[in-house]
Amino acid sequence: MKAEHVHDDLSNVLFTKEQIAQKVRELAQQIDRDYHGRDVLLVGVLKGAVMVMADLMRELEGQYPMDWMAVSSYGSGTKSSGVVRILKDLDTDLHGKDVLIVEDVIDSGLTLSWLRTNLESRGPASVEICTLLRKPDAAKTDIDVRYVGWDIPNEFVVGYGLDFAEQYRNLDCIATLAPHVYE
Ligand SMILES: O=P(O)(O)OC[C@H]1O[C@H](OP(=O)(O)OP(=O)(O)O)[C@H](O)[C@@H]1O
Ligand code: HPA
Ligand SMILES: [Mg+2]
Repeated sequence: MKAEHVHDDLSNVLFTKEQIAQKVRELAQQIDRDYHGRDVLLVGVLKGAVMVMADLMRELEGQYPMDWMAVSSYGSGTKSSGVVRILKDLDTDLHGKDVLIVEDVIDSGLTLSWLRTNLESRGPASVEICTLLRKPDAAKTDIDVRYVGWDIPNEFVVGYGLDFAEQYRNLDCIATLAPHVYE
C-alpha cells in the first residue's frame, strides 16, 4: 500500500520505500562483515519485524537461519504496557549460537531489554540487536544496540511492518500518524 491510499491518516512520511531499501542494504553489509563464518541465528520479533527481516534476509550474502518469537507489549494502543508476554517461542536451541535479534523499532526499550535477558539465559555465544528504528527520547531503559537504521523523534510511526491497532502494516513507507487517527 502506498502513502497516497491513506493520505488523510498520515501527517508526515519519514522514510520512503527507496530510502528503507537502501538502509536495509547497508545493515546487511555490516552484518555480513561482522558475522562471516559464525554460527548465527536471526531472531525476528513478530509481527512488526516481518518486513525488515524479509528484506534483510534477501540482502545478506551469507547463510542465515532464522526463527521467530511473538511477544506483545502494546496491544491495540500507542503506549507500551511494560508487561511483555511470549505469544510464540523459538523452535531453535540457542546453545553456542550467535543470536541477532531483528526488530522494527525500539521505543521505550522495554520489549528488547526483556527479550535480550530472556535469550541470554538460554546459553547462546552472544546476543546482539539490529533495529531499523530507535527513539532515543522515549528510552526507559538503556540497551546496547549493535545495528540501528535510524534514530527518530518520539512520535508514533506506522508502515513497513509497524502498526496502529493492526492497521498500516502494509504501507510501503514509514510515516507519522495524524493525531485524529488515535486521539
Ligand atoms: O521498545 P518498546 O516500547 O517495548 O516497543 C517496541 C516493540 O513494540 C512493538 O511491538 P508490539 O508489541 O506492538 O507488537 P507487534 O510487533 O505485533 O506490533 C515493536 O514491534 C517492538 O517489538
Ligand atoms: O511508533 C510505533 N509505531 C508502531 N508500533 C510501535 N511499537 C512501539 N513503538 C511503535
Ligand atoms: Mg504493534
